[in-house]
Amino acid sequence: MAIDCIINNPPTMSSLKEQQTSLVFDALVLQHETNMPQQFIWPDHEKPNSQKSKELDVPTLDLGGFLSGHSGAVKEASNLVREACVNHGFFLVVNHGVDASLISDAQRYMDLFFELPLSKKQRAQRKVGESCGYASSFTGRFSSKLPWKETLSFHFSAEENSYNIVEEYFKKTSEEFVQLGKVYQDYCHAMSKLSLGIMELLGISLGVSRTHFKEFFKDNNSIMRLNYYPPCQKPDLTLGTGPHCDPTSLTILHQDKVSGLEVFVENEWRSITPNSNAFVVNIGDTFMALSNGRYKSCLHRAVVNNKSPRKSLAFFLCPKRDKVVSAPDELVDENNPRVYPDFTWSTFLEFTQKHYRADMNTLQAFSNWVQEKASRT
Ligand SMILES: C=C1C[C@]23C[C@H]1CC[C@H]2[C@]1(C)CCC[C@@](C)(C(=O)O)[C@H]1[C@@H]3C(=O)O
Ligand SMILES: O=C(O)CCC(=O)C(=O)O
Ligand SMILES: [Fe+2]
Repeated sequence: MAIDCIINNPPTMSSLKEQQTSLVFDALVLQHETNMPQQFIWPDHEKPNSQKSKELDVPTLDLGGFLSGHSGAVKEASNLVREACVNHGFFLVVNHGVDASLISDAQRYMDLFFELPLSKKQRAQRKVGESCGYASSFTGRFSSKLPWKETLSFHFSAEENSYNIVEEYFKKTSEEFVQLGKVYQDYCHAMSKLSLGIMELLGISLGVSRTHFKEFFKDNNSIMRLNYYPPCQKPDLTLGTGPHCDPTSLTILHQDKVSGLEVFVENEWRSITPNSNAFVVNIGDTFMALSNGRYKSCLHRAVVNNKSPRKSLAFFLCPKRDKVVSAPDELVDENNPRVYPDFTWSTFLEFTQKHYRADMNTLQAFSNWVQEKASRT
């Protein structure tokens, strides 16, 4: 897999500047374009195959059953997540307790924001090296393999939980969007609460205490990402989100009615069918490190289509910035030595934003980078 590693060939300011001026991804225009700009065309070995991917039968966790505390339900839930996380790191969560109208508002309000004129969206423009704000296909950040999507990302702090953090990204766009900030603040609060319930179960399934990971993430400083994939006239030439493993700890994703999420399992791309009553949950690199490599952070991507826009709400659970990520001692012994160096999420996040384009090798590349830096000091 080619690695857009800015370390080796750091872009000169003029090339970045040039990119920022020469190519702007205006979805309202490009979605009708049959002549695909070269930068959006992915290499043959990464292009989506034209025939529809086979569906993946994803284990489904009934979270309400687990939270009821009934011992049979707890054991069943623990076995289900352990098997899923050892295999491909993906499972569905139903009976999750998140208000259905909050989810539909969060989905619906994405249209309100992304259907704005580009000039308005760019008032919340994400700056190179930062992980929040509006981005249209990351022109100015990447020079090739541009994703066919627009994104709006913002930080959520479980400790502060004051919605003006989220609101600032919307208020920049327009005063009328203050209400959107409230909806996404409430949505992130619900995701944070759901994450902690899942962390209890992951702790049990790994044989550490029920509270270990829940405590570690209770003051999480997470990332909320709104993904908007416009229709594409040549969907087999590009990707909405390229093949990657999430560098974060846990991802809680809500697909709308349009399919597109695919996971690389047993050497083939398998699709996850949208289910509006379920969240798709996957282990990220940081939790793979916390599990000392027992649970897998797996390769996945998003494909686009030529008929309708696709939206996904992705909540990326992240520990507070400077907490040390280190597997608990219960998961380390002579047969299971520590697999990864200790690190902080803030260092790993900066690595993905400034030095390395997250892909299938992100955690290994980061570990090498950390060890190489340590050997120089
Ligand atoms: C920490 C993060 C970086 C990305 C957003 C979160 C978790 C997933 C990462 C990402 C989606 C992986 C694929 C490449 C990426 C550039 C993207 O397509 O958005 C990644 C995100 C990012 O760097 O903004
Ligand atoms: O949009 C999707 O279904 C997947 C997006 C994704 O993997 C991500 O944003 O990390
Ligand atoms: Fe992802």
